Amino acid sequence: MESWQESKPGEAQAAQEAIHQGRNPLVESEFTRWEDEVGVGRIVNRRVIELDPLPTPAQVLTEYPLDKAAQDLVLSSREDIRSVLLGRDDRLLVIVGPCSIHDPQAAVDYAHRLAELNSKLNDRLLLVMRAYFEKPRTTVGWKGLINDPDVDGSHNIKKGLLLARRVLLAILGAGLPVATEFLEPTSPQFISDAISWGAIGARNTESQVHRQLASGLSMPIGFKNATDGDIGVAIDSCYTAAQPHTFFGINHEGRASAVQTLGNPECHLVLRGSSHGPNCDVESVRIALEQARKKLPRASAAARGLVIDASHGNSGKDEGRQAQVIEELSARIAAGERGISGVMMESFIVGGAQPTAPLDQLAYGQSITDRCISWPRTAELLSLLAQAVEERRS
Ligand SMILES: O=C[C@H](O)[C@H](O)COP(=O)(O)O
Ligand SMILES: C=C(OP(=O)(O)O)C(=O)O
Repeated sequence: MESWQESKPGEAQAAQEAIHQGRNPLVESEFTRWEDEVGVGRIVNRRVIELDPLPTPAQVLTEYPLDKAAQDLVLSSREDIRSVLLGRDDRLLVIVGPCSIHDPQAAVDYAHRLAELNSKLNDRLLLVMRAYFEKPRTTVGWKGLINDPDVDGSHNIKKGLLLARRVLLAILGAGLPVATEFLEPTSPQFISDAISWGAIGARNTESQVHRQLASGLSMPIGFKNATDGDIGVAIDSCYTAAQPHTFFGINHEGRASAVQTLGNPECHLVLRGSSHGPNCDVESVRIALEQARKKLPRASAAARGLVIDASHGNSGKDEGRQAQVIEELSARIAAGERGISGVMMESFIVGGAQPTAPLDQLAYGQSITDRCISWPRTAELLSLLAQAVEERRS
């Protein structure tokens, strides 16, 4: 067994308990001894409980590698998404799946249902499964499968990384490309080989760190409008991420590295509504594209079209309203509206959501973050979107 595979359960909890009892857990920890050796123990990491080394990206990718078929699927689907965004493929990009993955078995079950439907709809829809392993929170809350795979605050990130890869391999094995949100700046080294479309979320869209990251990612990236509805920051992101950058990152051996990137010309907007209400109406789409065209090359993905997220601020996180948004978008697409390259839906096996709880107390196939559309309703809505594309063609 590799040293990174040994877990030290409970260390962080023991440290938390020590703090509550008025003791300083740093005194006994390994890194404090190192810091004392170099004479800085009194002044650095005074609020860090533990630095527990993770496996390197190379170790994780070696443990769960993509086989040739999976690699081919990632490559061809990235190219297909690019073609849809550039208007060379008249299908509709549909990013659909749970708000977050907490139960690998339910996620793979969902993937098989979606894959079956995909075989009937893939001449009109380019289906990409949402597999979100990292959740950005408004304040605090469960941060996703990678951060806390046991959903109990034990934060076993090593386990989370390996589990996330197993889920990714299974979804690709079912024949579906995968979409995810990139949140932690170093985590893409562990999973991005399996990803065909990436998002930078509303809470990070103005972050230089995430724009730099997007500039080096190998797939199209959607920047969401900010939570207050600002579209300008997301357009700035598309512009910034298209440029080359040099920044702090890690290499495949996990070593801190100066990362130099080429720039990513495949970034585009995702309209997700805001705390002030939806922004998926005809006029909002027109204005967003007009603004993008002022700042970005006319031929770029971001100037040609955008993705509409039917969830979040566009539905007030209500799955019934989310379904209505998809119905409205279908009607507009069928009527020939241009500029909508794709849509995003939050959907799981069971509709709605349940409060976060230990895994053995959760209902199967239901979200523990945002409310999702049920599988049967999702299947109906996907058929409606496919029909809309057919009508748009004719
Ligand atoms: O998509 C998920 C949530 O909307 C996002 O993570 C924010 O969630 P929160 O406001 O419940 O923290
Ligand atoms: C967090 C998400 O979205 P947003 O960034 O739009 O809130 C999400 O899609 O899971």
